[in-house]
Amino acid sequence: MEALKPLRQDPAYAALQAIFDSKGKSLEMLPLFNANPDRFDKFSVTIDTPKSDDGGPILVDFSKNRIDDDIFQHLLRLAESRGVASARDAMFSGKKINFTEDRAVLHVALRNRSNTSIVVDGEDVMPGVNAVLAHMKEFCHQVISGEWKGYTGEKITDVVNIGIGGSDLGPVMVTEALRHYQVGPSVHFVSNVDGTHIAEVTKKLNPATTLFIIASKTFTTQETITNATSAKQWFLKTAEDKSHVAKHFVALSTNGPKVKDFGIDEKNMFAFWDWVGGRYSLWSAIGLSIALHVGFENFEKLLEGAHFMDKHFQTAPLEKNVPVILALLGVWYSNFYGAESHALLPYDQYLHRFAAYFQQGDMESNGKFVTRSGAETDYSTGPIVWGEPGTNGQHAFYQLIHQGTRLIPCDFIAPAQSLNPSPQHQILLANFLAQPEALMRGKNAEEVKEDLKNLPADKLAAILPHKVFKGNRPSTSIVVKKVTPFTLGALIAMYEHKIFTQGVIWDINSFDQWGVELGKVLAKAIEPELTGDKEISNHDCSTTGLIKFLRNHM
Ligand SMILES: O=P(O)(O)OC[C@H]1O[C@](O)(CO)[C@@H](O)[C@@H]1O
Repeated sequence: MEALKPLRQDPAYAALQAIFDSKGKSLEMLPLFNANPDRFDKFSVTIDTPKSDDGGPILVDFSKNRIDDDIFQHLLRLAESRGVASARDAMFSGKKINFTEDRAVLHVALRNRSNTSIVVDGEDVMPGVNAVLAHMKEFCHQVISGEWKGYTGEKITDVVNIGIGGSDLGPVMVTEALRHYQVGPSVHFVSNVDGTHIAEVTKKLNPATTLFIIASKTFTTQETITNATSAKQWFLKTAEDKSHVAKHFVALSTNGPKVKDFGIDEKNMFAFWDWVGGRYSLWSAIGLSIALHVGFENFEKLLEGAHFMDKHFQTAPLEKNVPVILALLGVWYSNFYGAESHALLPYDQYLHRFAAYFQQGDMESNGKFVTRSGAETDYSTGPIVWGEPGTNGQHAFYQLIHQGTRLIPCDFIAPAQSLNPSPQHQILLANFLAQPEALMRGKNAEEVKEDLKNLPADKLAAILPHKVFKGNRPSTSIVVKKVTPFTLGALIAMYEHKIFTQGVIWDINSFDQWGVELGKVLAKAIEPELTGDKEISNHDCSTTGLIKFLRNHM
């Protein structure tokens, strides 16, 4: 990837700063809408998906953002100036852009349905990708058909995925999102190194009909290995004979030797590679729980949807390129308006883990304070990502979005058609439309006065300021026809590439995660100190006080 000027010295950034100072900070959206009835046409993109999928077109309406034509053009210039296109090409061609770990970043190869060769270290990765997919396909067929039998000869009815972070969040989010498409066993997830998690999950299960998937890229993650060991003990308490483990435990990992040490037969291991980042791994063997739940064909459709979005990202001109547009809007709010967070608000119950998934996707990728050259940034990078499905969020935190003191750009996401048609859907969609409109329009004092015209003057004066909505709060609305595996794949890839684009603009490495290491190391040191009465001397007095309290009360 090319060396970049420090962001603030980039002329395209400096030009945006000047525009922000002169008009951006006081730009009001409502007059822009009033002045231009074509604003929706100008600032929206419809992506037509292939007819072979019934997921239909994807509409991204970004007209309710604090931009005009001039600002939009300058934002696009920033993307050009930061070399987004060449960085993107470097990623897709297998360059080792994750330089702190000396790794290529090739989750796009996992869903490369065109099967064009992608070379890393002189080797085409596609034959390996296809071989693992074939292994997954065969295994899914065996389990779903009942050909794969547990140690008592019974069919597998339940799958438990034991993993954490990227080895958990993607499979959880997607199996929830595609629950409607279930054809295989029920899937459960154990991630937390809190014994309660595995205890509550296994409580309802029969060892004879349960398959455990141990999902860990490194196969050294403390939480996962501890939970996997407990799962094996739970299983053997009933199954007794260790040879039965082979029928009930499979591994998803890049670390063959560790998988073997754990006692899982290598033929029951589904491989992936160091060029698959944990938080980008649901497309790899890590997606096995998804494929078992919804069938391998639906898993392939998920990959196809993501590949479709990859092509869009690679070929659409910047001004129509949805991941690039979303990224630029985020930069506009983070770096110029000082927005600290970004809300993801799906109006679809199936997408209830979507924001949780992208908390890791975005925050582990772009929560960085040094540039690629190691200099400290003098600008904000990754936003705090959060959200809950609508309309639950409306009754929880929307008050703050509407009338709080912070600027919170929001993405509203909804399907035109529900997978469970009901009278509720029209109400849900009405809310999906009303919230962005309310955020943008607000309600001024004159309008409030009109509403309250029958109140006595003193009462009106007391209540009026509380009923004013300042409006001008930005949002982007994303509509899919319905949530199919294909459209879900496309939506996920869209956000992945948004995150990538922002990382390029901020000149950070979006693909390492050193920030999670320090806490892990300290936890290893503290764990033995929690028992016994050895003097504790190597911590601050707060940590020492806490350890002592816990020692007395554990
Ligand atoms: O798959 P593994 O190696 O168990 O790692 C789990 C997770 O831990 C992290 O390394 C840190 O949270 C993530 O990036 C990763 O998804």
